[in-house]
Amino acid sequence: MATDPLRVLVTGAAEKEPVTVLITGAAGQIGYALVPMIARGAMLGPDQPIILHMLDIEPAAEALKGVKMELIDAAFPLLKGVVATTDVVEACKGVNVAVMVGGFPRKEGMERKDVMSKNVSIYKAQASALEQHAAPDCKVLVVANPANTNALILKEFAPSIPEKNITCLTRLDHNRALGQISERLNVHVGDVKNVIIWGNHSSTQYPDVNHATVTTNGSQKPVRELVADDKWLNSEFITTVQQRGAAIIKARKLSSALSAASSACDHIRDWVLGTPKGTWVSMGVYSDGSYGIQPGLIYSFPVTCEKGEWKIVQGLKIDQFSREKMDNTAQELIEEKSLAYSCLN
Ligand SMILES: NC(=O)C1=CN([C@@H]2O[C@H](COP(=O)(O)OP(=O)(O)OC[C@H]3O[C@@H](n4cnc5c(N)ncnc54)[C@H](O)[C@@H]3O)[C@@H](O)[C@H]2O)C=CC1
Ligand SMILES: O=C([O-])CC(=O)C(=O)O
Repeated sequence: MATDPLRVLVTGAAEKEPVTVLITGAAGQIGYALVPMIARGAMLGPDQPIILHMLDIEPAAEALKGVKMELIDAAFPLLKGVVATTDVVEACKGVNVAVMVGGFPRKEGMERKDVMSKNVSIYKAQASALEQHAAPDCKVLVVANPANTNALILKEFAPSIPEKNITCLTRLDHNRALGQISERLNVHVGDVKNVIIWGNHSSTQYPDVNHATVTTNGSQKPVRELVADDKWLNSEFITTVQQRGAAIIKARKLSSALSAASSACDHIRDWVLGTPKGTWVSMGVYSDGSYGIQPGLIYSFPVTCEKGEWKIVQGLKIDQFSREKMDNTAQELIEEKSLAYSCLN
């Protein structure tokens, strides 16, 4: 017999132990959108109590205090505790899930290397704090740019955190690709699935629809067949997804925040609670050499998740067009990796 969720609510099932979630950069715009989503259960489920640890830096300490005040004022039933701090050790203590949003943004006149250098030192320090103070099976999601390379640095400097626990966000790009197909075909976004984002969370990423489908009248049809316009799929669709972040900045004069926060919730939710049967999602994960991608990069792959573990989807056919684009974005990650290492010296 199916469980009646209302009955469970009314009778009050045994409450779960709280999960401690760290958000770095919590006083920033993604942080502000993300904390209420987590506190409402969008990340770990509607019956999962949460303790939030929010970290930011000294100049943002007052704003962070304000976010904590608002969390108290919102009286979220799932929220069992809030720590707002500028102390990285206090922030990392006992953390089960770490969402790394804090970072140094590029400013006018700064070279790519200057930004990389700042972020490398932030991620190196935070890696050590996580390694020493977080729960041993802590799951880490890096959102801050350059997301793949920040995640790689974090992995390098937290060697006792299993490498499979360190990931970066490309789910926003994945969701953007679903959104573009849904708009083009005038179907609901929930009926589109199995797009893939390969590679870097940057404009070299490769949004691939070759295995994507749309469910119509109970049956699944390939996106390519329904769109029936390879020229659009191989050019405008790809550049629209690659450049969506820049388009949002142009429109809002600020970078995407609500969609980034929502996608971060999707990423962790699917990782922890599992992907639906027959559906994969995109996650930036440590490459094991699948699809000929050099091991030792954090690269976005199609993955399925079960029991808190992700697995790269294997055996997908890759044509010449895709191969070139997958290698091109891998090459950019190799260059970012060597730039990051040069900043460490
Ligand atoms: N992977 C993805 O899909 C996306 C990534 N991003 C990236 O996410 C990051 C955050 O974006 P926003 O929230 O819009 O930026 P923001 O500038 O509004 O917030 C960043 C926050 O990080 C804090 N911060 C800086 N250094 C820190 C440190 N060492 N420890 C803790 N906190 C620190 C800042 O004080 C600030 O409050 C940026 O790097 C942005 O490029 C943004 C959108 C999508
Ligand atoms: O483009 C940016 O700076 C922000 C970002 O990563 C995105 O929106 O995908």
